[in-house]
Amino acid sequence: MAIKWSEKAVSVEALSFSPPIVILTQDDLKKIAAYKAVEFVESGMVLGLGTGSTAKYALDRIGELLRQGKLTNIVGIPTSKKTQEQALSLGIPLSDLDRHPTIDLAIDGADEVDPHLNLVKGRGGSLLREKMVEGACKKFVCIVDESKLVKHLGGNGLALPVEVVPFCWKFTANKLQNLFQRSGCVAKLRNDCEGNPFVTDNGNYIVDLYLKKELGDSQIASDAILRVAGVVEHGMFLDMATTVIVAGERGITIKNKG
Ligand SMILES: O=C[C@H](O)[C@H](O)[C@H](O)COP(=O)(O)O
Repeated sequence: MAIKWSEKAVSVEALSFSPPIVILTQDDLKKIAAYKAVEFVESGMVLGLGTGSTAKYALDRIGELLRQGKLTNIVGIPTSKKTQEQALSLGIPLSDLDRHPTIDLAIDGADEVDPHLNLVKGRGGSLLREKMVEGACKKFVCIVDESKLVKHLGGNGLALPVEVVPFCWKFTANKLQNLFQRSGCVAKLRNDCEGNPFVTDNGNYIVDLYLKKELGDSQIASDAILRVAGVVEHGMFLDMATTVIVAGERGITIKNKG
């Protein structure tokens, strides 16, 4: 499938692969995007370390380059406990936003990417720490395989995650559902594999919003969600990614914010 980018506000660089000898899996594409992003990493940088199956490959690669001495003096700020564990196992020195309030570069995956580089994140439940870390970055490189590309955020049958406080979560979920009634919104509490409420690294719950129609103006939707008492944060990352690296069957596309 060809990757089509039509927006004028971005510059696009396409890197073609040689004709593939083997069919690339989605995991291969994630790894390709992640490794490409790590080419932006320089010694001495403070790095935001993303969460998820795509970001995991970027961490592996950073760890490898550190071991080989090709990267030195790196400090990582993890966006989840899971990433923190992985980084420690790879020997990546860690810090936090209190000690390093400005981050040179963050690398992280996404669940949806629209043509303006707006994202939906948080289907792994790490959206709050990701938004804090990636909001503090000079450069945020988002890495995805081409299945994550959408025309509009929300309304693709997949969840728009909202982190809420556990206190009276049903009340908050109802408020959120009513907010997007016109889009046929159904709000569901996310459960873990044992059927208990999924608890985030911050001790909160996730309410997933399923929309039958597009969300409409993302900024208006974002403001409306954040006004609901009980909401901590949502998974729309608007105007935050500075670069998106997309790996697809035909090659890598690098899309930069104009
Ligand atoms: O909470 C999870 C994060 O936002 C992930 O970065 C996002 O869900 C993408 O994950 P993956 O790379 O596993 O598709």
